[in-house]
Amino acid sequence: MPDTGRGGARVKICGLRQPAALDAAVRAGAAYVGFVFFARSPRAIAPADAAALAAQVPPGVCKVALTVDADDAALDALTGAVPLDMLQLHGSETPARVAAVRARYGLPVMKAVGVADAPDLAALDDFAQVADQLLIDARPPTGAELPGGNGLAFDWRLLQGRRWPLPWMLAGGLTPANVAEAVRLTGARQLDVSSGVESSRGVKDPDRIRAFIAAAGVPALTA
Ligand SMILES: O=C(O)c1ccccc1N[C@@H]1O[C@H](COP(=O)(O)O)[C@@H](O)[C@H]1O
Repeated sequence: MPDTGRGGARVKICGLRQPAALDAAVRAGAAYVGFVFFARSPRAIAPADAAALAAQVPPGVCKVALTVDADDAALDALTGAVPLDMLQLHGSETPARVAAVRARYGLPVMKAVGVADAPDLAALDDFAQVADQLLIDARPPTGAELPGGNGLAFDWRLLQGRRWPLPWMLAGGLTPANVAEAVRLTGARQLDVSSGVESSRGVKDPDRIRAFIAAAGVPALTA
């Protein structure tokens, strides 16, 4: 996916379900838009509805499908129904499964890794061997219903001085108010947000989307 070349961090708005929210994200300069295909999520979207939204997305904006431990049958159906540019694996997929998904679908794969303390970072090195991108999220609390999308941040100082030989994205509890500090502490050049741009759980707020992307330093489209 080409760089938009518009400066600031590259932002992914995840969990889009409404045309107005998608439009706000694209116009504000999002580099990625995410659709959640996980039934337990309040942001879950049916493939047919995602396909309709995807048709609104201009070239150059990466359409990402978020899945959680999806098997081949589910991914076959999804990739057959929705025009996608990237798969985000947000469950307990192993490095071997990441490699297999990448080979089977010919799409870039972004693997999410949950982080709560320093030992969690080791998994990033394993996935760096097989994924196209890493997504560094907060590790969900024990017993959490969702493996992500919990609006929970981790200690960003854990990432200081750490680098990986592939693109990576920071996620977990980001908001318009804290994203600049998150970038300052981590050096992240890519950011992913869901809860922090919602007016209520699962409902995206166009004003918050615009505020987040502006706070990440991305200039809005002028036309
Ligand atoms: O958003 C969801 O509902 C979701 C469900 C299952 C796995 C991941 C999910 N979202 C991802 O979680 C992170 C952080 O989200 P938040 O900003 O803290 O709400 C982000 O990568 C989302 O794509």
